[in-house]
Amino acid sequence: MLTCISSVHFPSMTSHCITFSPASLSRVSASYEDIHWNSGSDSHPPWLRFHLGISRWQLYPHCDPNMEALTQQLATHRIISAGKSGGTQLKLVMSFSNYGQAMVKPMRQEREDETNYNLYYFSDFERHNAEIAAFHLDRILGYRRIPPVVGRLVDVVKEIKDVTTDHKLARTFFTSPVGNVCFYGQCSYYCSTEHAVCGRPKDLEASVAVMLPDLSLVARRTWRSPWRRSYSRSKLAKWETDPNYCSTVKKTPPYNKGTRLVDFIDMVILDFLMSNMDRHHYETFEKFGNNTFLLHLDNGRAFGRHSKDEPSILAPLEQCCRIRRSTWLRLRLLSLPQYCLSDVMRASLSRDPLHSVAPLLSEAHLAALDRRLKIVLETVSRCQKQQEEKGDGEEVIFDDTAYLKDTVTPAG
Ligand SMILES: Nc1ncnc2c1ncn2[C@@H]1O[C@H](COP(=O)(O)OP(=O)(O)OP(=O)(O)O)[C@@H](O)[C@H]1O
Ligand SMILES: [Mn+2]
Repeated sequence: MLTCISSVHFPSMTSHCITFSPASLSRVSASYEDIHWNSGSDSHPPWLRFHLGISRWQLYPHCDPNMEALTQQLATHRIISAGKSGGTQLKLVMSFSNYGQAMVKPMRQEREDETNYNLYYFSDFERHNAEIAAFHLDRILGYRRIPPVVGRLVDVVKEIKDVTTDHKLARTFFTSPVGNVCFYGQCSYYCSTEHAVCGRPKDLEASVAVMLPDLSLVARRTWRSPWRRSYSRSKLAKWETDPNYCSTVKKTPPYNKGTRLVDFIDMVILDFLMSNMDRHHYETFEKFGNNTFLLHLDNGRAFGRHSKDEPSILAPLEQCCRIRRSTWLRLRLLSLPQYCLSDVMRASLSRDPLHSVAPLLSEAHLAALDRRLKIVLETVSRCQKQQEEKGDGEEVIFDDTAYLKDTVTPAG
């Protein structure tokens, strides 16, 4: 029986933490007045402070003093241009007058629509609310590996059509029979008149994600997921048929050293909770080498179904039987009635600007989070029992204390 107290009040999610400037910086500022060339500098726009605050361990610190300003910018700042971006489905890159940029995904389906059962995971639509909810969930899990995302009502005429420099995009605008302004853009999936996205009559809900530093400045490495699905209607992937698949992965670099395997399992847990089957790749920042966190980009296909769980997403946890201690402790905390995951998510999501239009996740999706969290914890218990019986000395709970120490920063 799941017991959540839905009236629990949580401390402000964006409450600022007391931060300390290192002594060396104070000495520098004695000769250069008040200029601090770090992520905390008030002279920098929020997006630049976000870029400067990215570390080897996380995208932004716990209790980030910049988060309020950053999300405020994404939600309200004037959009001065909009253009096509990469990827297979419709999305736009928008620019702000302070040189900041954002990745924008438009609303494609109603919040309560469940993904059609006859659609394969690789043909599913991307959902703007999934991108927003994924950011909140990733933060609540204590990962901080998804770039901040907010919801926004975009005026498709003033903020896209009138400012776009992309003529091909501009040519796809039209007015629907009921007078709504629509467009379909250019991409390989669902970019046609039949799949146009439409304003009401001009307002369109969208997710707005802060852009990571440009690839020419901060290169990223893309890694193929060892548990990638086949992306075929008929073929199975190796991990789906080989119960010993993980023993090979455990011996294969970079999964054979450091925290890479448990970092991957962290991502798997996030994906199982939000039912995202579309994690074919993940990325890391190249300059940090192999010893760094994994970016959880592209969450648009999460939260498609609340009535059914997808156990195959948990296969890596099931097959490898390993989880980092800090994640396991966090999950146990979030399963307690006082810190119930669905309650924390509801409270967190209610701070998003689009919450006033409609809750970002329906109650059915929130309830699914609690149900799935229980399944993750049960899987870990089963693993522990199996290991005890085997007695081969392999630990299910990975002691990450040594690595955690590295993540403690003055601002975090
Ligand atoms: N916030 C961001 N800042 C910078 N780049 C991003 C951001 N989010 C995503 N990207 C990049 O843009 C690419 C395309 O985005 P995304 O994966 O969401 O689109 P997609 O249409 O689902 O693509 P695909 O079909 O390849 O999965 C990503 O692979 C990633 O490298
Ligand atoms: Mn994708």
